[in-house]
Parts: sequence; C-alpha cells; structure tokens
Amino acid sequence: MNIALIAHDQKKQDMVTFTIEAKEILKDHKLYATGTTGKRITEAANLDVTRFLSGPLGGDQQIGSLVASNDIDLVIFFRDPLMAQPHEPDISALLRLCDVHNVPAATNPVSARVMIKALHEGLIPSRQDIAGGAE
Ligand SMILES: O=C(CO)COP(=O)(O)O
Repeated sequence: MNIALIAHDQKKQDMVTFTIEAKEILKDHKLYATGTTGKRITEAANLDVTRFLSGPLGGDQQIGSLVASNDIDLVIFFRDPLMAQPHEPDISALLRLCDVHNVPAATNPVSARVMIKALHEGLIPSRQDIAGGAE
C-alpha cells in the first residue's frame, strides 16, 4: 500500500514518534512524504521514504496529484491547527482531494494509530483494486 506522511513544523515530533512506534507495519509499505517531514522520518525511524518538495514549495500538491490518480491508499497529515500556513490553499486542496476520492486521511496521532491498525488488519482497500470507482 502507498502511504503519504506529512507534518507541519510543530507536529513533526509527533510524526517522528508515530513512525518509530508504527515502524514494523510501515516498513512493509511504500512511503511518500513532503520534503522536511520525509527527512525527519528517514533520520529518526530509518524508513525508506520517497520525498517530494517541501509543503510550502508545492509538496502538498505533488501528493494531491497522487491522490487524484489513485496512487495513495492512506494519508497521514498532522496539521498544525494553531498556526496559519502560507500555503493553506494547498493543504485544503489535498484534504479536499482525499474526500473527493474517498481516501482515508488521519490528521492527528490518535486517528493515525487507529488507521494504521486498520491497515494492518486489511480494513483499508487498495486504491488500485477500486480504481475507476471514484470517477
Ligand atoms: O508544509 C507541509 C505540509 O503542508 C510539510 O512540508 P515539510 O514536510 O517540507 O515541512
């Protein structure tokens, strides 16, 4: 399965903690991340991550494009709800695409833990299996 991992600066430590905790599950999947988030995950959890641009430079949009083309099965995006981001439209667009294409998205650590458990138990459908259904 293809998993996108994204975290705003004040949430990056939460993402590092989450990925270390979920490493045994995450290592069997293909991981994608925005630039700095991916770097932190690779350094801290030693997981293989395909990195895109940093969020403010277009990374959210790059991941959004994968969501739109049915190439992402799960998005874990720890947003900072207390700080305005210069690329707010990109953030909203990415989460909007998750809803358009019915892709599960977790935006905080508790929902991410629930989601990763569901993934491990086979409860999250592969986009490739249902591709075409979202038109
Ligand atoms: O800004 C982001 C998501 O909106 C994350 O980008 P970075 O992972 O490069 O910090």
